[in-house]
Amino acid sequence: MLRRFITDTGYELEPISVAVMREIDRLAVEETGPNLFQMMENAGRNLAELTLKILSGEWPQSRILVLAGTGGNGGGGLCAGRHLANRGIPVSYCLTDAHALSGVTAWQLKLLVAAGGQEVAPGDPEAGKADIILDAVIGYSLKGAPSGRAKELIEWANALPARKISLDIPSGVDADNGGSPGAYVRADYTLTLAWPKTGLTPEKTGNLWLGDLGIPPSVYGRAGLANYTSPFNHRYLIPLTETPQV
Ligand SMILES: NC(=O)C1=CN([C@@H]2O[C@H](COP(=O)(O)OP(=O)(O)OC[C@H]3O[C@@H](n4cnc5c(N)ncnc54)[C@H](OP(=O)(O)O)[C@@H]3O)[C@@H](O)[C@H]2O)[C@@H](O)CC1
Ligand SMILES: [K+]
Repeated sequence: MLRRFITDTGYELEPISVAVMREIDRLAVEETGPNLFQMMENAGRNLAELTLKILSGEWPQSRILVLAGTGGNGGGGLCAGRHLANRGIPVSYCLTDAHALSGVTAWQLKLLVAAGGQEVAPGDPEAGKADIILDAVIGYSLKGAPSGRAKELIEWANALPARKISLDIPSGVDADNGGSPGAYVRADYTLTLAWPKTGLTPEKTGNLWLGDLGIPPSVYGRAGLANYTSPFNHRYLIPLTETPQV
């Protein structure tokens, strides 16, 4: 069944597989740029902007909890947390493994700490009062049913009343087929990056948004996404809905 997404300006997007998304990321990181630091910063900045949009006038009184894995997804969540902490919003964070962060993700953590981010343990009652949870535990590199600390954070998030915003894909959901081998985050919103993936199903993503990573159009074509033109126009964040099935 051919699934398509449409923007609020009528631009239709056919979702891509994780393999094509990885190739887009690889070509950008290894050849054209943006490099991984820049891509993660763009991802996190878009996530911070979407969070502020969702909180609207409540943002100055809001509390944020960032749940971060050790990979690229985690880095984007920590980056968003820093942008929010920079504005004086109390931001707490919980990591799946503080000792196994990738270099770029560790750099984003350093920035969040410099901006006043507070580390909390899973289940921390104060952190549990957050108004928004940024779900950056696992992105498109999910390998089987979430286990260990990742599973613990997913289940903690699902038990909390806060609205959940998932980065790229709700943690625990397979970005190719939309399945969930085990626990997964019940997202209220998902900010997917660069281009929608085939595993994004509305019942799991909640309100879906697309964020611009600043990747040159030629890269999409080289990775197999023919006739790419930017869907963003004058914006960096655009809402996506699934086109009705004909
Ligand atoms: N790469 C790029 O160019 C760009 C990437 N970007 C972003 O990064 C994402 C891809 O990043 P990625 O490939 O680093 O992996 P990612 O999705 O963060 O997952 C790894 C983490 O998940 C964990 N984990 C996995 N399965 C698990 C399980 N079953 N049970 C438990 N844990 C499990 C795994 O733990 P580990 O296996 O290491 O113990 C590790 O912590 C992508 O979705 C996008 O958001 C963008 O910013 C643009 C540029
Ligand atoms: K995620």
